[in-house]
Amino acid sequence: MGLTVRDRLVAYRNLPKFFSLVWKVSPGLTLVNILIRILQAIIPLGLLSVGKYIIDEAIAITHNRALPYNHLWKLIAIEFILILVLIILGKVTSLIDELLGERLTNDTTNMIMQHAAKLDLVQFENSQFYDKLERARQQTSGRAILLTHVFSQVQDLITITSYVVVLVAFNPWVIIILLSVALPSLLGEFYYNNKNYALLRSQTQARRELDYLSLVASSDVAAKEVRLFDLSGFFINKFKKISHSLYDAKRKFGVKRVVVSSLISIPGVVGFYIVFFFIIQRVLQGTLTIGGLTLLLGTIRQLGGLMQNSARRFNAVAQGAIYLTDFFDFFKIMPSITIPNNPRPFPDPIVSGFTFEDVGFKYSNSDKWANRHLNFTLRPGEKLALVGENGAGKTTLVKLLVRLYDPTEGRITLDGYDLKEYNIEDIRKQMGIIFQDFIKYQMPASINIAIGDIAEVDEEKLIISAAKQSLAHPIIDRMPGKYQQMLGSHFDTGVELSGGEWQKVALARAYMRDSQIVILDEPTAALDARSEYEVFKRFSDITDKKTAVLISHRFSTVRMADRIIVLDKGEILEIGSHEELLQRGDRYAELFELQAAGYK
Ligand SMILES: Nc1ncnc2c1ncn2[C@@H]1O[C@H](COP(=O)(O)OP(=O)(O)OP(=O)(O)O)[C@@H](O)[C@H]1O
Repeated sequence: MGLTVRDRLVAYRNLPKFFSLVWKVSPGLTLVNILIRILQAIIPLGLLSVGKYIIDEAIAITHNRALPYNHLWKLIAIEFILILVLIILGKVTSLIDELLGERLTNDTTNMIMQHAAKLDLVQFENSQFYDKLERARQQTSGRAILLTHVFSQVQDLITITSYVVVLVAFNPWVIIILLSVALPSLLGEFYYNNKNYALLRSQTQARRELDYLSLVASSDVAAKEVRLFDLSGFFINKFKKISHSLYDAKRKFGVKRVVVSSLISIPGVVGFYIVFFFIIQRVLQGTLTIGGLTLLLGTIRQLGGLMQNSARRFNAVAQGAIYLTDFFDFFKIMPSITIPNNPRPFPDPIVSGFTFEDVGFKYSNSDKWANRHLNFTLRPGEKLALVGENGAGKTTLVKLLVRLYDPTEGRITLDGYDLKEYNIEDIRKQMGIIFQDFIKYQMPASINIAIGDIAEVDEEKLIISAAKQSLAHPIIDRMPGKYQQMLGSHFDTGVELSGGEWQKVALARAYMRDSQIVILDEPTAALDARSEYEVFKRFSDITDKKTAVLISHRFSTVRMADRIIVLDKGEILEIGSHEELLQRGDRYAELFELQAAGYK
């Protein structure tokens, strides 16, 4: 799909906003850039004019040897200075463009990070939102290039105007003829740039596939499987097939473009010679000097080049500006989970607990209820375990509890008041939570633990104590860099941990803050049986007074909980203590027996 004229104009409407963004990034650099560009825009006409006088003066001297040379030397000196200034200004503008571009990139990336942090998980699960975020993020370098394009375009338009003024002053017909003969070539430029853009856009998906193939074939992510399953030939062939078809499309388009644009440039050349003939006649009649001739010819030649460049850039600016729509739209997205104006103070201690009142939840991208008809109370100090098959809704329930989502129906109360009446930051401060898909930060061990309460990142004692509680301490203590040891394999000095070792490190995060509630969503799946037993033994000792929610598939762990909720297809099937549920002889008992039988 190409850009219509309308699309282009709409994209151009983003430019004032873009410009005010650039201005905010650095008023000083922007102003200097504009001033220098204006100078650079008018110097070329100055140079052509000085050239005219130099030639006229030199010819006058050849006709009359008695004339002094002073004037000629002065003109040559002026030209020398102008050229030097132009060269220096060109270098200064590249530097300013680069500096401003880098600051723009940094500031906009910062803005995106800050805004993204304010938004809810709900938004991240919406594919349109995600695409917008991705494009806004990926276009950072594009915005720096756009900056240079816009400034250069304005500069060239000023130069073009100065040339047009000179030609109109000589004879308005010159400009009328030149513009009409140049039109096919300019329109051709527009047309083919547009087509080129459409071609590139239509290849985006395929190019992404190429990136993906080269990633899986040559990165560490899939190295193990690629070798064991001997996949490299398969990936390389797939890569070749796609890349060849992209190359073919590009070659066909490129050849056609060269042929057609060569043909349509003929009228421009013819027009130039018509004008040339007209100007020469004036010289022969003696109404135009040789200097005047070179000024006019120089102006016309440069004008042609400038107009071609501007036409090309017009499209490039439109293409860059169209991505700004994604960028600005991204900042219009507002979080749906909001903080009330006068939030209730978080109870300390919690008195009656969290109550789910017929709570149901559907993910925005799904018609299925992930949780439905949840009715129960999580009492203060209680250890509650959630069990159920994959996809039963355990993690979703926990996400509702910490207000990563709001219920689609029903409500959750804390000490009798809707969770929405509390400050979301207070709620999260009171929760030590580790999810099954915790992040392995490619950072030092101490930071990996301090993630649980990043304000305490410099509190080494606290970090070590958290590590001791989660059994991570012996692992970290063995490493050469101890708590400053870089973890993961992305950086040179990094040490990779086993799955279970990572879990112990991540688990320490839950112990970093003195929260009233601790939530462990299958944080022990990669631990060996002894470690899991020890982790939970310690966990229940340490969290004696704390409220805890635990998700696990291991019944040896689950049975330690005060109460167990068995979830099935998002709904509560059973609720009770281990003994009660065993006595009922229903699903829990069945699953427990099944697992116990496996160990017999
Ligand atoms: N981000 C999401 N978008 C859409 N649907 C989701 C999303 N996350 C989970 N679901 C769906 O919601 C249902 C409940 O998922 P949930 O992750 O709560 O299950 P779970 O009991 O924790 O499973 P597991 O034991 O596999 O971790 C599943 O059917 C799942 O497909």
